[in-house]
Amino acid sequence: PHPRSFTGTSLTQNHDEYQKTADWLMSQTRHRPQVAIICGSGLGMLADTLKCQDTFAYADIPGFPQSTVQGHAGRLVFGELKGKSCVCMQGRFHMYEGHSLLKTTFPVRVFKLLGVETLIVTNAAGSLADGLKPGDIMIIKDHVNFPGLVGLNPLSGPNDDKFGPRFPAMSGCYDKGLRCQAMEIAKELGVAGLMQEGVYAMVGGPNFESIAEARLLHRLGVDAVGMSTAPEVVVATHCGLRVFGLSLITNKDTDSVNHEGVLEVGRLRSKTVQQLVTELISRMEINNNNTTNAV
Ligand SMILES: O=P(O)(O)O[C@@H]1C[C@H](O)[C@@H](CO)O1
Ligand SMILES: Nc1nc2[nH]cnc2c(=O)[nH]1
Repeated sequence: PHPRSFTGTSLTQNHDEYQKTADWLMSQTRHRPQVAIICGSGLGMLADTLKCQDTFAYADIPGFPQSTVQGHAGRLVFGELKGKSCVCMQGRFHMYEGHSLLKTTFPVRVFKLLGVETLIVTNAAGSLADGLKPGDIMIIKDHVNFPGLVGLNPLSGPNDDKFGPRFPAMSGCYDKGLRCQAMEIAKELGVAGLMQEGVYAMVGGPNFESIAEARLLHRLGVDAVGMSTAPEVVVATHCGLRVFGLSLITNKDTDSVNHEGVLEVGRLRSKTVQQLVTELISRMEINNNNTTNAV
């Protein structure tokens, strides 16, 4: 399809295509992940903490889209973190790259088929709130899915009942228990001063906001704005995954923002984000018994 036709095409994806990718991955790794992590811009180092890694380039995974954005390596990393089996996306897919929304969220349904129970999403975002400055970390308590509000939704098209209902609720889609646990961890790590909860809004990108757009979003109650995450969370919630989300604030409004600066703040805060996520995974309750299979 024409790369610009992503809004109107690919409204269906056969269930077998997700299953084929999941089956292929299960044939290539002995890990059976319980937790999946999607790394935002400049936050790919989260994968480095995984032990006993099995790594796959997206290009080698049947059915996987390709990453095209600098700072998104394009690798899927399986491994163990504090006794939990995890899979980490070093690089995500964005609507502005020309992927259909079904493609941007394809890995989430594959994770579900792998047995994942909890999805952790991270992103880089611009602050619109007075109290949030570059380097701060926002626990996402809710989102505004601007593309979704006008019908650009990965759940558009025939519903796949095997994954979830036609009309899923999105209230409470960012798990309250995990949000509280993360704040407790931040206190223990001595980084509570960097952290607060807020509302993330996804816009289409790839341009950053004009001054008037940033002002509008602020008035609408948005604390941080970015170009991803919401479709992944919609699809995850649809198929029953528990979700936790973090935004690393990389810039304030649109003040001289650029992608290099975004990646730079990611590097600066990588250690803190890594510690928070590692500790959260270490403490989280997991109901399923997915684990790494001894070979
Ligand atoms: O993947 P995320 O949402 O972290 O990426 C943000 C939004 C754009 O892709 C990019 C802009 O610098 O960072
Ligand atoms: N839309 C948007 N995405 C971002 N990603 C990092 N910073 C920003 C921002 O200011 N706006």
